[in-house]
Amino acid sequence: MSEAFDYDLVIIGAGVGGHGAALHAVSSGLKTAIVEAADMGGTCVNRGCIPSKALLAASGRVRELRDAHHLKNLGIQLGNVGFDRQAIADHAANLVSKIQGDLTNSLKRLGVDIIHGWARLAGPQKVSIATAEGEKTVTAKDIILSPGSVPFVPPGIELDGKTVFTSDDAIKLDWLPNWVAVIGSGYIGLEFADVYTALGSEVTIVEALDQLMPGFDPDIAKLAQRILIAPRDIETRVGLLAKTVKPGSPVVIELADVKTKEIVEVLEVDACLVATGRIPATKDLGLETVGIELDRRGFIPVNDQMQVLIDGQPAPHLWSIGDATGKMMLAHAASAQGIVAVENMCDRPRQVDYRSIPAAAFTHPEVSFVGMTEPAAVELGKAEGFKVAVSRSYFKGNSKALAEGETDGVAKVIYREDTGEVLGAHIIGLHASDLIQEAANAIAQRRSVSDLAFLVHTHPTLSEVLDEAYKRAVTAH
Ligand SMILES: Cc1cc2nc3c(=O)[nH]c(=O)nc-3n(C[C@H](O)[C@H](O)[C@H](O)COP(=O)(O)OP(=O)(O)OC[C@H]3O[C@@H](n4cnc5c(N)ncnc54)[C@H](O)[C@@H]3O)c2cc1C
Ligand SMILES: NC(=O)c1ccc[n+]([C@@H]2O[C@H](COP(=O)([O-])OP(=O)(O)OC[C@H]3O[C@@H](n4cnc5c(N)ncnc54)[C@H](O)[C@@H]3O)[C@@H](O)[C@H]2O)c1
Repeated sequence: MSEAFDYDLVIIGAGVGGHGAALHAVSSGLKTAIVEAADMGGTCVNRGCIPSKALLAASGRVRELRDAHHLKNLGIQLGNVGFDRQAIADHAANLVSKIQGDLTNSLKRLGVDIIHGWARLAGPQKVSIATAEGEKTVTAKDIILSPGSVPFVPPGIELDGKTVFTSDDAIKLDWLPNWVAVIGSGYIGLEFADVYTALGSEVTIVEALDQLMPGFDPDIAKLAQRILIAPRDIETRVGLLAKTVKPGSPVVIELADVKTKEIVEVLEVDACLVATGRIPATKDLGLETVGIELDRRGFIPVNDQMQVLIDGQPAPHLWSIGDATGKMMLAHAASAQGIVAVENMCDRPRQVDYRSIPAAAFTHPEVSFVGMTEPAAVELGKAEGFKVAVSRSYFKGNSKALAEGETDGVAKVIYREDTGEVLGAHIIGLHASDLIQEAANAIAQRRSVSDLAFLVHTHPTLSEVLDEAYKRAVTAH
């Protein structure tokens, strides 16, 4: 370590991004401190991935065990299936404290100094921290800003945390409204609509854009509507903006036409989950002390090496990772960015390959993807002069899916027609979140369908759905 500094590395924010960076820094021999103002583990562990997946696991079982038709086809009969809302909520809360404890201990065990308090940059290579014991200043050769994000609540929407709330409160599952409006059909909207309908609530999804799940490949979004929305107690309002939401009993929601801005409908519901995206937590970080200007949407500008950009140029020894950079608001992306930042500060050049980072919505069944959507690939093909081809294979032709009686779903592989290079893969169906990893690894290595079609997959497994898509791509040409 350089004698001139207190630490080799100080990380601001102990979310999944900061944690991933800290572990990698220690394994690279760096003396490291991490500063956390609130809960160790940040959004993912306390209010995000972990509790939401616990709720989805429990509610998913309820859905499955109440599906008498499906069970009958497997030869199973069950009586009444009940559940205890509070016990499901406790399952999520207990998991949060276990994983928060494990994460904190992993840092302590490795000798990372954990400092509790609010950190601000205090000039180059200097951080001041407001702790319970007073202001503390530390110096570091390198600094990573990993402050994460918070829910975005559009103007006109009033929260009370009880009847109108964001995911921060929804994960507590304090009560089960009979009728809940979900504003936004992104990941959070979809996952909570899955939880609520499984536990017996009626849901109305309001989406401002002109299709549901606008972030997903259009084919997959269309199929998701057939599988995840149409057969359930879900109504949809698409192309309508939730202009005002007033808490109370009932919650009153004014829906406006996106184009004319006229109020076209008023909903009166028991509760409203606001799932309209997240914004970076970049206020009061002392960014001005080193001259960082946030981008138009408030994110910290970075390059693919995760260096902070000041006037378009990389600032020495200053890095940023995670949701605050606005690249991909996913836990594993934050952690991957942290590892890349540490590699670069140790003079081992590396950059983040966003095209190979997969994503999944943990609905029942799951939706996952990696790389480009078909429209994005076609756009790139036009710019770079290649044709795009698509291959699909269906869960209904897969022996394992048939054995499970879970045959809804498709895998879609998007590739370059000339070289066969896989550009994107999209899956909806049983265990899609696990299945996508194979395609992610293939994209990371820029592999071609003609090569992937020769890999041997275990029979009978769901992994054969992707295998079949690769084989169909090869026989199509
Ligand atoms: C409901 C929900 C479900 C999700 N599910 C998934 C999922 O299944 N899979 C997935 O990949 N992603 C999921 N995400 C997204 C994931 O949670 C985020 O991408 C991830 O948490 C980002 O990590 P981060 O380290 O950038 O920031 P965060 O986790 O937000 O952590 C930042 C930390 O920095 C601290 N901090 C901020 N400013 C300061 C300061 N000045 N001084 C000290 N500390 C500070 C904050 O208190 C916070 O603890 C979900 C998100 C939500 C809301
Ligand atoms: N499984 C996962 O990986 C997972 C799960 C949950 C959250 N997350 C992360 O958290 C982030 C936030 O999730 P999210 O679902 O809130 O955001 P999102 O950006 O995925 O979706 C928000 C949706 O709300 C719509 N919207 C915005 N304002 C509206 C209004 N006034 N009326 C109607 N519709 C409106 C938008 O058009 C958009 O479709 C995501 O970026 C995601 O990366 C990931």
